[in-house]
Amino acid sequence: MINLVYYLVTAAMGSTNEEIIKPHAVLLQSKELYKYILQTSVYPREAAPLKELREATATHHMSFYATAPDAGQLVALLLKMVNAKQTIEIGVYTGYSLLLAALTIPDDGKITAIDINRTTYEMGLPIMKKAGVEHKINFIESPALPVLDKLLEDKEKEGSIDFAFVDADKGNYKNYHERLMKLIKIGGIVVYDNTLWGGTVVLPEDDVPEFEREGRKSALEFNQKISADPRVEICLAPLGDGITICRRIS
Ligand SMILES: C[S@@+](CC[C@H](N)C(=O)[O-])C[C@H]1O[C@@H](n2cnc3c(N)ncnc32)[C@H](O)[C@@H]1O
Ligand SMILES: O=c1cc(-c2ccc(O)cc2)oc2c(O)c(O)ccc12
Repeated sequence: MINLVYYLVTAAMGSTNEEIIKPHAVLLQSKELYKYILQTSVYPREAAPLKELREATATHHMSFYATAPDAGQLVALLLKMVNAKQTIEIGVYTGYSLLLAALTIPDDGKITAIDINRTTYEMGLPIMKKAGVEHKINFIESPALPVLDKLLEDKEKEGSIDFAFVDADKGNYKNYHERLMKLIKIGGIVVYDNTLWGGTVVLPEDDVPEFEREGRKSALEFNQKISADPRVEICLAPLGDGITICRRIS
């Protein structure tokens, strides 16, 4: 609801896309500081197709879903640092993080992209086609868990994935993590989005609006689980809505 209110207010104010600061993307001291980061180091380096997709998504009623561009920039850096070729994307929406990965991995790289909603993926698809990266994308319209389980039926898939980005139903992050710990190779990276859930993880439950409580509970449980998991090295980076970077070490 807060996101719907934010959408209606910014739409009514006639804000341009670059002025919009999403509630879930403001964990910093001030909106000005966030704006400064976007304007000095993120937007000037954002690839043209990504900017086009971000702007095309801005008028959609769920535009707050799109991965924050500053978090996206770090994800692209990580993809490059591990030379990611085989990747998984859980939660596509219109495809900001998907296109980012598709633009970053090499031409013979592959992304298994999973979402229950093909319609929103198809909003971004013409931009992905125009960018010449569609051949790297295998979009699967399905809940993600059975797709991961199916991949794991093939023993050869174990340890075959270099990188995964998870940005779907928050209550399933723990289940995705268990599957991904088998699919990702040792040294590979998994990034989870929204792990600070708009900063609500540090608020007493009573101070959190009802509609934000489930997401907050999922984030709290997931953050504890991942912190205690010896199979990964982790970093919870306060970018966007909080992204947890995990490197599989065993
Ligand atoms: C926050 S959006 C993803 C945003 C995307 N990463 C981007 O950069 O635009 C979450 C997506 O997860 C999808 N989703 C929700 N539950 C899912 C599930 N069980 N399996 C796969 N996708 C799911 C929704 O349809 C939605 O498109
Ligand atoms: O406000 C949201 C909600 C979600 C969300 C909720 C339930 C699902 O099954 C999937 C996604 O995701 C969000 C998100 O990823 C984000 O960056 C901001 C807000 C929300």
